[in-house]
Amino acid sequence: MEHSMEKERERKIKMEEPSKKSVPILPWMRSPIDVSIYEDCPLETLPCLDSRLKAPLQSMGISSLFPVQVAVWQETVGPGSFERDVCINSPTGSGKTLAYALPIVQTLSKRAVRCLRALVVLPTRDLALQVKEVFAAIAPAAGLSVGLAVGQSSIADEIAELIKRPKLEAGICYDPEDISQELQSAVDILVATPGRLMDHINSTKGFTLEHLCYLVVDETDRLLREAYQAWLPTVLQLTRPNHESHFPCVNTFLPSTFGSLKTIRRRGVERGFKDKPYPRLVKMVLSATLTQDPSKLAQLYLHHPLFLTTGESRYKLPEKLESYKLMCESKLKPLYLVALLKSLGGEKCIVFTSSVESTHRLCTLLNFFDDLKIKVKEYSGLQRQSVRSKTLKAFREGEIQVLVSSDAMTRGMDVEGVRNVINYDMPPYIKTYIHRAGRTARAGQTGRCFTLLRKVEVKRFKKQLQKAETNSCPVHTLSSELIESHHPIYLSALEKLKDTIESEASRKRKIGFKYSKMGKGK
Ligand SMILES: Nc1ncnc2c1ncn2[C@@H]1O[C@H](COP(=O)(O)OP(=O)(O)OP(=O)(O)O)[C@@H](O)[C@H]1O
Repeated sequence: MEHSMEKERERKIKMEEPSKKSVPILPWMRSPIDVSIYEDCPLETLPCLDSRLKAPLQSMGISSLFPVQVAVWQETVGPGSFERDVCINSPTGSGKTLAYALPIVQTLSKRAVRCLRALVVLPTRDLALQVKEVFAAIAPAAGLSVGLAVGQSSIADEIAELIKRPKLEAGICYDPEDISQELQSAVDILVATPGRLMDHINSTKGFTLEHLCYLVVDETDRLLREAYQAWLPTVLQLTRPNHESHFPCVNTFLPSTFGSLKTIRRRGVERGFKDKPYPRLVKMVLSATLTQDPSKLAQLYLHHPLFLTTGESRYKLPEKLESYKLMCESKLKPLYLVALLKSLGGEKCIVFTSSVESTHRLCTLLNFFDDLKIKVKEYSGLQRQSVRSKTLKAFREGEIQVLVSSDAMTRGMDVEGVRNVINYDMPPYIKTYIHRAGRTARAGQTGRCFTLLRKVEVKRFKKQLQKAETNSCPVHTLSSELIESHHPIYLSALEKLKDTIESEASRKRKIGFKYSKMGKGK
């Protein structure tokens, strides 16, 4: 039974994942710029770099730019002059965030008046917070202000951060009904998640994308997979010249006092812009596993896109990543995991499971192993944002050594010092493997990824890794004494887990019952 299910799954995956040899359908994807021909470039020799940006970069520990950053710099600030939209497919941890953040900050540093000119969209709050930190580290040195729209604070607080009300001058009387006329953006750059972005587009007075020059779609394949209230067509519509907006309320609030500040998009005759709006909205799209699906990429309306990728293979793992497999019986998986964690001696580690439920169960179980002496916490989409943020902070600071996580939350997560990633459940796709494993071996560091495998999964896992041109995945063995030594605790931990899960379920039932009674009483 299990075997036939595996076969069915394998068949499905084959259908969903094109082989690594597949040639991209889109012509512009067939002649990419290979980022690996570039070398690190010290800040001192980086052409055109605004001298004000050197100090903040150095205090971030950056003394030279990584290859992908040099390549993007060439195509944006350098001779490429942002003439083409840029699509970047570069491994996890290769520095994609700074690859777009630095050119945007550098270019906007010459702006005369403040208005919202760059929008960066990310799929999750945690990622948006992380990216905002990068902008916030460099932008103020160039006199630029960065905002965040993720729904972390109340919408009123967010509006107060994003929209500035000019001080009333003595003797001038404003019509309070017409206050929208006086609203201005308080930020030059906005980092947002799609949902909150749409809230501001639809209802925040004074929020306008009229002056937008740069749109970054980070983790593109993830963002294009879900419509998120049609955020992309909406943004593109609102940044088109003389758009006839779907959103009358947005038109109503376009601040007429901006007059001279307006980014007037007109039909261009400049090179490459014939009959296209100019200045056009420059788009930068990025991922470690960029989609090659023409219908998905078509949604972005890219302008003469330039494809930057690393090497020939579509999927690439970080150079200093070591992959290992650990053979184990299904029933004893937790025991193998405990032995592995113990052998890693408290090094920072992320354990991936296949779902939020198994994340919760596994984390609860691990915490019953008193002799593990490692702080283990759960990190999943089931938790409240505040809980997740607290956990992430403690993990960053080293108070927690092991995070047990589901996939949804981990794309792009950048935590220093993660030495190991463990796939407790085998990743279903090579893309998943890449994003999970990519939490380690970042920024040229070394790292290890262990995958716990049942016999029946071995063949499929091998095929999966071949898609990333990786044949090297030796078996990692653990001493049987080490595994056996945890067996008695394992049995009692399983009992405790059963009790905990039952009492959690009955608590949930009671709460549900209480609410249904309250509903009836209304
Ligand atoms: N030029 C640089 N010098 C030193 N460290 C850098 C440099 N650029 C980026 N880093 C560091 O490398 C790490 C990875 O960067 P970043 O998060 O941008 O990677 P990424 O390519 O976006 O990865 P992912 O695909 O997983 O999102 C970060 O900790 C960042 O601070």
